[in-house]
Amino acid sequence: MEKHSLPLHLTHVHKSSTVINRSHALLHCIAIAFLIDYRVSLLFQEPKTSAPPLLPWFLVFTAELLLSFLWLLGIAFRWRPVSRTVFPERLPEDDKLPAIDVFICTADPSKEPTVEVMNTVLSAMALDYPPEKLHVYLSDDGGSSITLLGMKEAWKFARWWLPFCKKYGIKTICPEAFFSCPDDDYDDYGSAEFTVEKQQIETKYEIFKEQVTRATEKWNLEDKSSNSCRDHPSVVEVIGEKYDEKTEDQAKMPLLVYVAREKRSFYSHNFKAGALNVLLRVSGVMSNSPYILVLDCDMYCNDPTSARRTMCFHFDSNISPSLAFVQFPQKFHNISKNDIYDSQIRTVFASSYYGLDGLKGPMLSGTNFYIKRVSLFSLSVRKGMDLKERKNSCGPSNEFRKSLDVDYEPSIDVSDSSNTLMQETKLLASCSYEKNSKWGEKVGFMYHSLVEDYFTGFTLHCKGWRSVYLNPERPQFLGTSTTNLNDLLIQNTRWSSGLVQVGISKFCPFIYGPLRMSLLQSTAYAEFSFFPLLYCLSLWCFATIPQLCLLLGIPLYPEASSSSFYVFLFIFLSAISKHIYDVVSTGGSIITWRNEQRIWMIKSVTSSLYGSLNVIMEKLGLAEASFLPTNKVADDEQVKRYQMGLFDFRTSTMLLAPLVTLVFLNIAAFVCGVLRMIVAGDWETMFVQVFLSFYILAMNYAVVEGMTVRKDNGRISPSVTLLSAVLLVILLFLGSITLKH
Ligand SMILES: O=c1ccn([C@@H]2O[C@H](COP(=O)(O)OP(=O)(O)O[C@H]3O[C@H](CO)[C@@H](O)[C@H](O)[C@H]3O)[C@@H](O)[C@H]2O)c(=O)[nH]1
Ligand SMILES: [Mn+2]
Repeated sequence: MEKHSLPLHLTHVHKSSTVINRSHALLHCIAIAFLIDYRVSLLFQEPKTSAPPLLPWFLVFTAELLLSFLWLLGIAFRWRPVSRTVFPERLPEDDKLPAIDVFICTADPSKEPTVEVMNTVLSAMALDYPPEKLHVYLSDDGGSSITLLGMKEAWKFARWWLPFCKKYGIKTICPEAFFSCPDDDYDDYGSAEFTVEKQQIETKYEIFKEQVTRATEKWNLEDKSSNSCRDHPSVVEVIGEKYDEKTEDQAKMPLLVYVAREKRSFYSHNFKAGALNVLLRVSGVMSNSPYILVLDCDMYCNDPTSARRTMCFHFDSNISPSLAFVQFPQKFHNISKNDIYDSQIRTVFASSYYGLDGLKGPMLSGTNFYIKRVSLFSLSVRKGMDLKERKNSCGPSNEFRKSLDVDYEPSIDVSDSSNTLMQETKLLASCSYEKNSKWGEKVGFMYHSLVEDYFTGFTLHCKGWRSVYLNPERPQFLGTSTTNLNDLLIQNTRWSSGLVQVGISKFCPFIYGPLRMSLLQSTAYAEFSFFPLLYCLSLWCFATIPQLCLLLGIPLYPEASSSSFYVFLFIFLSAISKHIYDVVSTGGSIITWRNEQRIWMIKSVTSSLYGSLNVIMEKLGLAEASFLPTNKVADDEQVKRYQMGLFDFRTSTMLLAPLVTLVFLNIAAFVCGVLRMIVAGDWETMFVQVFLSFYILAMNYAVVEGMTVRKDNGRISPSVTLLSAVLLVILLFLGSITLKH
């Protein structure tokens, strides 16, 4: 059969999940209707004395409505899951493949070790793609000499590493990963030649690492404290030998470029989105590839084939014209078996994204995606490229504006840094370049939110672009995730802020979405932008109101023998069993389910709270958004605890105290409730409230343990426990004066 008559990719609809999900949604909806009926009729019930006081009734009902609402929005993720298979071997010959620019961002060498960043760079250079069509750009927001030096050393090592990977068809193209688990899948290479060569390369790798480490030590002593990261001119440097000197071997290396955009303390830099936009411009005049792979510096390529896999979609004329990006999942190399903090964000990548792919494609998730350059410039799929508009909005560089023409060929001589075009790149990387332009607003990656990925993807989908989710069995990219409570909560606070920023702005997916995309797709976006705020409000209510009422002797739920009780029982069991089903059917266990429930509760009452508060403060002009990069330097003790499945509670009091206070309250309510049941012999009136406390405590037993039996230094410190006890007294006092009436 002819090569091009075979499909390049196939889509599989998950039929059984679709049926199960939709039937469950129907049942659950009916149960929620019964619940609403029960709550509303309480209000009109005679005699009035048997109804609960108004305030707790209102709060608990609101919490129930919010949770149900979020659950309703979440149906979008389960409506029509699909997955995809690709056949890269059916692609046309190499000379027909389009060029790719790779963008890698780094920000701070003290949090993002240079050796790790260089491993990401090296793995990207080693992708299985014609090297003359591959251009790797590193954006260094730290503007640090150590990163530049690292690049130069990495280039030298790449001259050995790339031919080696190619010769033996190495799959683990990230050197650190390759050398740390050598027997991976290389039994074919038992040959003496391979072993010898591998040894040689390993020695070279060790030398490379040592050079960088030694330079880092020096840098730590000398330059680290300087203010240069916030105040320096732009630097654009092509790494490697001059092109005219290249030998046969060097000709086979991809272009490697170091970019540190200009930084001045009085300019806002728009964090990662700002860095990506600089790379868009600089690469525009240097290589101007039609496709771009974006990588975080903590996310290396774990397989050489992702680029060719992606091209299976871009070569399909049915899907290609409206396809903006192909998203791969974020997977991590440092996840333990137990993953107590759900560091892998399992649900999103193992389930939700398949559902979104059945609508118009997954959201953008910051890294591991191949995006079409024009999608970041054109107004919409339908309108096509509106050249005039783009020219007005792209800033002062003529050369860059020319680069937006379809037939533009970058004529830059990258070997000559005095060249005027190289000077142009410095202008393109300057901090005043975007003044009076539409960068970050209409052009490039969007600024409006701290989750620039989510928001950029949202605007693309609004313009009619679609995306595709590709999750091959072998992870194509592997990253470093946050594996301790402190980093996790800080990261989640940032994400919550970013999402809420979108939710409560003019881009609110409920308002901005439905006119521009399908209802299901906008509800999916809405679920994301509202879950931090709504989970925070509802879980705070569920963790305090029934418990305070229990202590005050106010029943909030139907008696365990009444028929309405079964409505609550059904909703509880239905929600939990569906979650268990989802977890188990995607390869998780009951422990995974427990971990997910627990971390959901913990995040909702802490980081979601602070993230949402940040946005409100920002709106009031009391705070400023900031992007604290996560810490990628592993602390041995923390790693050990994470591996053992033991919580490490060394985080700020601000994050911990609310959590501990809530656990205290639930202990008090549970003990008091059980005593009341025994003494009064009445097991029915308060059953739901006692059970709720029990469930919360059972799920969060790790916190109870951290407060009481643990003696190691990862426990909850007595000072936090003491402060929480004081907060508990205040909470009890407030409850007793407000809830009774
Ligand atoms: O001012 C900045 C801040 C960060 N970064 C880079 O952005 C990337 C992501 O930062 P990281 O600290 O790793 O944050 P994470 O929370 O792990 O990142 C997730 O969340 C971000 C949005 O908050 C997305 O951009 C990322 O792709 C996504 O992986 C890293 O390469 C950083 O070097 C910059 O280039 N400039
Ligand atoms: Mn990261």
